[in-house]
Amino acid sequence: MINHIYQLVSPGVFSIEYASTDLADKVILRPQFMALCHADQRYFLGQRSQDVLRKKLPMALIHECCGRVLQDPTGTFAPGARVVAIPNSPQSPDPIISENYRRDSRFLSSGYDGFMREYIDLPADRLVSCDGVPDHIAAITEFVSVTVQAARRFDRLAHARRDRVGIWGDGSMAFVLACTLRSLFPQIELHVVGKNAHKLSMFSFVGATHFADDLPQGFSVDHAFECAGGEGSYYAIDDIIRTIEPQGTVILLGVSENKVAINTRDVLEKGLTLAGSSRSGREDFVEAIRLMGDPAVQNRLNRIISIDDPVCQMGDIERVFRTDLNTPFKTVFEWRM
Ligand SMILES: NC(=O)C1=CN([C@@H]2O[C@H](COP(=O)(O)OP(=O)(O)OC[C@H]3O[C@@H](n4cnc5c(N)ncnc54)[C@H](OP(=O)(O)O)[C@@H]3O)[C@@H](O)[C@H]2O)C=CC1
Ligand SMILES: O=C(CO)[C@H](O)[C@H](O)COP(=O)(O)O
Ligand SMILES: [Zn+2]
Repeated sequence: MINHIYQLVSPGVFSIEYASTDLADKVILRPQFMALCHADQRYFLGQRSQDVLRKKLPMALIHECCGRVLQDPTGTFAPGARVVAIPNSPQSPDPIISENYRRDSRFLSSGYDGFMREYIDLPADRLVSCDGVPDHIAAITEFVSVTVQAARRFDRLAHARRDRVGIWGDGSMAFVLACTLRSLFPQIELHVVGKNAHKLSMFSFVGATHFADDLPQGFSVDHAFECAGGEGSYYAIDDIIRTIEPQGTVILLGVSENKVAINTRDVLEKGLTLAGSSRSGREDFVEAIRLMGDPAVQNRLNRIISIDDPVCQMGDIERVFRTDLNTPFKTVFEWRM
């Protein structure tokens, strides 16, 4: 079968690659709704290093998507089944290391073609049913699964005093993480620390919100999550180290192109645990879909989703990327290519 793959060839420039897709033992999926991630924008805008761009492009972007099954030779899914696609693809089993941290795992849209294609071919275990979750919300399942993975890391690493937990950042990641923590740990008092009044006003379901440059006197948290990313990571991590209680755990989620200086003296003195959390695996997707089945969670996620016009022709691809630059949270669009 000849497939159309819509690749970024250089920053801002897309072109079609015609590739033969093997129908043998893979599920064939028609992508329907997609969502943009900052990682896609960094390629589109040429914000990765020249070396990385040279190695990874041309490449189809997008790793957040849902669609319908066209055919499944394994019999796992019926034709027409609604599913979300897992971009992480482990190449070998490992009883210790999670699939999203394995050296040999491939991530579709970082070195391998992402989901901007006419058809997606994946092994059946890389798809999860999204029945019960509307399409435009199912489109961001990968993003939700990243926060489930972070919550899992937190639960494994953080000591049992979990009265107050801080989330640094007021963007999509912070918002979705707050939703996930609210569902999984309803007893925890969540404190969101951000920079933008409008964005912070969206977090109506957390314990309290604060401006990063105006934290209350004596403010402290037992544990913290960093969801600022970019240049904001440095300031967020520094604030966290200053305000967290001794032996707290810090889960780092923000991606930064540059190395970030860390006040290790205070990390040592307080006995802090710093843990990275990146991407997600099948079990995170399954849990994400379970959480997203809750109407209260759907209502919250709806608040941060902007639906752009469908993508029907090449020029529309660039349009959604440009629209997303002016969208405060998540941009979702229907894929009709
Ligand atoms: N670990 C993983 O697997 C994944 C990581 N990410 C990464 O997570 C990060 C956040 O993503 P997303 O929410 O979509 O990005 P956004 O840029 O939308 O959100 C970040 C927000 O944090 C605010 N901010 C900046 N500095 C600080 C600070 N010092 N304290 C508090 N808030 C601050 C920003 O404000 P302002 O814009 O005004 O500066 C912005 O509103 C990105 O780096 C992204 O690449 C995304 C997906 C998966
Ligand atoms: O968005 C992500 C996962 O949802 C990660 O940030 C993404 O995997 C980073 O990958 P890269 O920077 O190599 O493209
Ligand atoms: Zn992403």
